[in-house]
Amino acid sequence: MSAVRTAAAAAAVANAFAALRSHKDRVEAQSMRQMFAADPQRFQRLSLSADGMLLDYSKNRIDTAAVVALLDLARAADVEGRRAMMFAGDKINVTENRAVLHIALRAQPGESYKVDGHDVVPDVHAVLDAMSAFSDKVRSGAIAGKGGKFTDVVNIGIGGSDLGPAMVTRALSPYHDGPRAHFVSNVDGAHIHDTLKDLDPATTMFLVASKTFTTVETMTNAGTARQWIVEALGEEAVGDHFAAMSTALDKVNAFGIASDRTFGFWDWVGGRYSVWSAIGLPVMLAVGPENFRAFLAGAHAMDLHFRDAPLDRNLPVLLGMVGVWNRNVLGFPAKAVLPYDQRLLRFAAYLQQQDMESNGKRVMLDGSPVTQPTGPLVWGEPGTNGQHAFYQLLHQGTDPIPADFIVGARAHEKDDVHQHLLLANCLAQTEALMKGRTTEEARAELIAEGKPPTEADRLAPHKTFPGNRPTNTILYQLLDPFTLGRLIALYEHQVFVQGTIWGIDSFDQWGVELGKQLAKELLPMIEGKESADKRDASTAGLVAAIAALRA
Ligand SMILES: O=P(O)(O)OC[C@H]1O[C@](O)(CO)[C@@H](O)[C@@H]1O
Repeated sequence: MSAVRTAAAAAAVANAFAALRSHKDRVEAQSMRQMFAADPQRFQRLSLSADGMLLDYSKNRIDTAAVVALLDLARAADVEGRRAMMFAGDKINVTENRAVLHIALRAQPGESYKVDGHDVVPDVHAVLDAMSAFSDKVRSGAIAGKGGKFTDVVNIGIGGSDLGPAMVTRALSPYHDGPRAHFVSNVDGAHIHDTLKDLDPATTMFLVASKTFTTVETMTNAGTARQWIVEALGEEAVGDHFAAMSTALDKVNAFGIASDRTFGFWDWVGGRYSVWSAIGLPVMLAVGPENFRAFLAGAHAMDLHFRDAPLDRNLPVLLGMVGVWNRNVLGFPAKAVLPYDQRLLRFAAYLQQQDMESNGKRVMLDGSPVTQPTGPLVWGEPGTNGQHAFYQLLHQGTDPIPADFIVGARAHEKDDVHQHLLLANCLAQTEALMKGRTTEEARAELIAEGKPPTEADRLAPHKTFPGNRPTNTILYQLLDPFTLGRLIALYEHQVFVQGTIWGIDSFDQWGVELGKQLAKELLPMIEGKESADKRDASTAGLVAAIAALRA
């Protein structure tokens, strides 16, 4: 089967899109408020629970007939066939000629995933076992620094080599009983300097995380860290105080990190899909191998659900297709991700790379321009903080922004006061976004508060909420390692589903290259070693202004 769409397949997708669009006017003729009033079974019809994770998509401008048309589109775009290709290790990342097998990273012993005929699962488990042994020794102090047991671990990486482990480590803080974890990503020297300021080199371990081991931010920060160790403890301490995670083992070796401190992975793991690989080592050091394996098991459970559940009972498929409806039929260009969980503070940042680096594409697999708008702008912040910042725009701004609300029924903390309030706020927001408040209702409330009718008339438009604003709610019991694994894998697969509908390569990232190339050219100009005269007038003017300000 070819990864690239044939003319017949493209026509089938175009027809399915046309059929889908025919539902728009009917659906839009009613508000969600009216739809809920007309159908007491709406929640049952438009929500889905699988293994304790509930997706409520009933608060979308959608109905069952539109969902059927969405699933027809999923079939026309061959989501099932492409899913099978991914699971079979086919090279569906066509521009890099690579398989896409992050699912193999969470495979259980005895399962088999093949790349070019080679079963990669034993390789995955060999690295996982080596990571576990290393983590156990670091956590117990059997592997120690010059000053004894490691108290702090600093992960140096960027993009997928930072966002995943940083987000997961924070999300799993109730399970954190290992050394303190720090994450340095930005090439801005402030990041590493502020991080190292309070650390003791004698008890600090650095993990250099880079798939390619060439990324300039990471290599620069690793060099600074190396110098910090050498200055404090001498050159011979480097071996004890560094470990690395990479696919480029030769480059790690050249940096001076021994092979028994190097944890490898493979080119079929995309950077933004790598938290399950050796890149997850800082997570494992923090929460221990057992919890890390529970995290993998959660993702694996979602993989099996995605692979086996029929499309209409499939969480990633439904989440993805509702997103397609909002993006391509209703035309919303953005999507907010709003976890009602403070420990998911970095979840939106993580998803930004996950979704936007994957589906921020403008050509299809064969290089022709896309026929539909692709990935939305993804952004967000935990509730309830966001409520006191940008929700004003969500409720009364001119552009509706679909949002995913994510919440656990239970908290790790014993005190229910906070969790009850958190849950009430989460539900209140989705209800308010759906129902809104009419001008008549606003006016009646003002009168009931004792405002004179003229004052009520004046204020009512400001207190009117249009409502009819789409949200999904994702509900689970508790954010434990298993559930977090499921949640992340849910989003990975929804990105896959949408990328399949749009016919794009969700697994390359050429869009980040041009800036990298130009930065390399501009560096000698910033350093004053080359003239910037040949650049465009703005860039040349800025280089000159920087030089003047630095003089
Ligand atoms: O792990 P590496 O090779 O240092 O790359 C870091 C990040 O850079 C990118 O290639 C984008 O610049 C991401 O896809 C990747 O996660």
